[in-house]
Amino acid sequence: MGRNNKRGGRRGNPRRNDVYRTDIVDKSDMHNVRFTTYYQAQNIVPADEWETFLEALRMPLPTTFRVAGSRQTAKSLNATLRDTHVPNLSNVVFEDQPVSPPVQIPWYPDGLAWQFNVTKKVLRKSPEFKEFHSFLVFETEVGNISRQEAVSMLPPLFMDVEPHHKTAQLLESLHAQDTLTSTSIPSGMLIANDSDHKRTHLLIHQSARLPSPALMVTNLDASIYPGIKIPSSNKNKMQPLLFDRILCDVPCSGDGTLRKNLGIWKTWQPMDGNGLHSLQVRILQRAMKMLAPKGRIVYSTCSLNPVENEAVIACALKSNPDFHLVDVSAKLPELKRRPGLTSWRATDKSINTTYDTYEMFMETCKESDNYKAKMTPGHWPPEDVELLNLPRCIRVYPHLQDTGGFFVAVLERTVVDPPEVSPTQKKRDADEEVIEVPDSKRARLDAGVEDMEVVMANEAAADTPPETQTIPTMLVGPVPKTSLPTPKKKGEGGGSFKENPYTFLPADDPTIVSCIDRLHLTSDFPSGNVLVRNPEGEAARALYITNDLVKAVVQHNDYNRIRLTSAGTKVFVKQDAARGVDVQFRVLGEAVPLVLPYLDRATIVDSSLTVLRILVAGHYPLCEAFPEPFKTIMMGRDSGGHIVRFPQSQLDGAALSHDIFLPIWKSNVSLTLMIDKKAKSALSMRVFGTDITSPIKEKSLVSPKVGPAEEAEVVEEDAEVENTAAMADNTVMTDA
Ligand SMILES: C[S@@+](CC[C@H](N)C(=O)[O-])C[C@H]1O[C@@H](n2cnc3c(N)ncnc32)[C@H](O)[C@@H]1O
Repeated sequence: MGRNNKRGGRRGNPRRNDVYRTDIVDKSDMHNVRFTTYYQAQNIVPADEWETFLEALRMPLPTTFRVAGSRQTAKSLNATLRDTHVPNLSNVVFEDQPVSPPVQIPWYPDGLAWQFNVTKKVLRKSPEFKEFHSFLVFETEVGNISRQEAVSMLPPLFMDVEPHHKTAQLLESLHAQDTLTSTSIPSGMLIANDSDHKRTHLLIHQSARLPSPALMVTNLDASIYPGIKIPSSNKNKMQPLLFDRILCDVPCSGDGTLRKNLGIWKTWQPMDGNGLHSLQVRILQRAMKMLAPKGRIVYSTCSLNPVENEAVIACALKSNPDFHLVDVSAKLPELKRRPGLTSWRATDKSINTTYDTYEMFMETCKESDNYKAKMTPGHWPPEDVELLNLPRCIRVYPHLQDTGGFFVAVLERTVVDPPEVSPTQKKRDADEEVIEVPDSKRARLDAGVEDMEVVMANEAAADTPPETQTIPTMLVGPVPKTSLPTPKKKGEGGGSFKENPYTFLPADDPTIVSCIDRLHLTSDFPSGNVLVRNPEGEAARALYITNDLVKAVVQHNDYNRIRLTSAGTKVFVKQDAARGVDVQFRVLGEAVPLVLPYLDRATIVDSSLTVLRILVAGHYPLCEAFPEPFKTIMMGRDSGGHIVRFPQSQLDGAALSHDIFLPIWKSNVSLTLMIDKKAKSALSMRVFGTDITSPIKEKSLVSPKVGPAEEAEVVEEDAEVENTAAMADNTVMTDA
């Protein structure tokens, strides 16, 4: 985050930031006396390492990325990287200098994270790296690769959400899709929160690459995150939703990102962190209140400053003595790290680092010092600091493994044997826990929802009796004081909130029934979990799907109060078709894996690499142009949406490493591959080794007469969000 609370550092005027671009800034400008005086006094690294640490901070950061997406795609893409791209890049010599190929980041599970360190010139001019760069760009655009700072990949790994893998990383771990048989709708739920409205929309845009019925996005001040209620197993009663995992990736000063945010060299001063300490403590304390009994909190910053790190942990532990720091020294053994600090000294702009205590500091402060109010006793170590196990926190420094600076702490509630409680007290406690809902106000519940209990932590799953339903619930983001949010500034988790309502359609709504019929969905398709988002609550253009838990949250909480920006994922979109063809809904390209387990297998059309080549190369190839038997099968099919299977195969240098399923649209005489242009190009590069798609004016793609009119909407929406993304990318490399 940076001063503007974005990881990756300060935002500010882009032209001003240009002054600090690594390729223009001279190393001699990478100095800040306040920074060096402050951090040397904190002894964050041993004295004999100081220069090495400082020198590493002045080096450009390697490019790092993570192979993302569902497990099978990730595995096969990683194999392509390792077996094709790395060998191609292994003997590259540029301007008489050898250039190293990408290498796997040693501590990342399954070798799915990579780094390389080449200049922009090499990327642009070396033919091998140029090709590799195109591959990265395409795969990033479709979401199979996530460009992310290495240290930013750490927090989810300490969440212990299986199988492994910030928001996208966690979402991936909730899903176990890919095959026709596995469930595509996890029962758990992930809520991603950010007080910045634009950031929530960026997040929604990015998560469209891994569409999930289990994802909700809220736009709240995490330090006052409101209670969310869900139905309890006791009919007519509600219970507070508690989370099994909470990631507090809090706003921080971001000085761990100095290697890429060179402006910090010029502006750094201790009040950057001092001013955020109290908010960070409140966010962590609120998370502690919302954690399920066997839950786990991961607190992280990209700051080196103990005031934003150990001091926050110490304050939160002191106010919540039922929590402790977890010893995670055995986790990610290849990650080089240093223990959390047990002594530090807070100071102000004076950089006088001799204030041993808050009291000493206040004594020397002038009445007029307006920053005085920002300092609290909690900025300094508590007297009993030794009891808090702060060395269990993790500090990552740039010189250890060529990364940014980072801080992670893992917290859990200490499990104590419950004291004997009398039946009368038990009843009183239970009555205090649940919120009575009068029958008149209670929406109709699904049977499944009524039986639901939020019980688990993945790690604790082993202790969970097999018959107990385990529903992982996670809250990601900087998370709540005890009072409800008081509206604050517009766009900062307060003020006006204008989102369309969330209306669940009855399972027998004619549009849903028609989707089920036309798309040949099986009877177990969760048709009761389909919602629409427009003021009229009608099935107008897009249908979204949620899982039971997300549905329960949406139905039992005022979406305005929890500032709900997104729930579930778009699954069907209206397709205005050619003359003579009924208007109907089709499966959104990204949602195919989600729908796949509910498709009548017999209706999936089998095809081949030759068919794929024709579909990828042309816009509306005629049915006639396809080889048999595909041609005859498709000519016999109704106009509308169909799902085609392209089996694992090789042909004339083209290769599909595993079966893929894609949506096509049949008009009167032609077929169209219903994935967007970027996804088509990425697919083409992956399968045919080159982009064989034809250039097209977006306009013709969206003609209401000939085909995918819905794409018009999607293309426009995407263009808008992409502008936001591009804007944000100047300052943030996000993985959310
Ligand atoms: C380090 S960034 C989180 C990055 C995110 N986890 C990701 O991977 O992209 C911190 C975020 O906190 C948000 N933020 C700042 N103050 C907040 C608050 N009081 N409540 C919630 N979010 C806040 C900022 O908008 C920023 O996006």
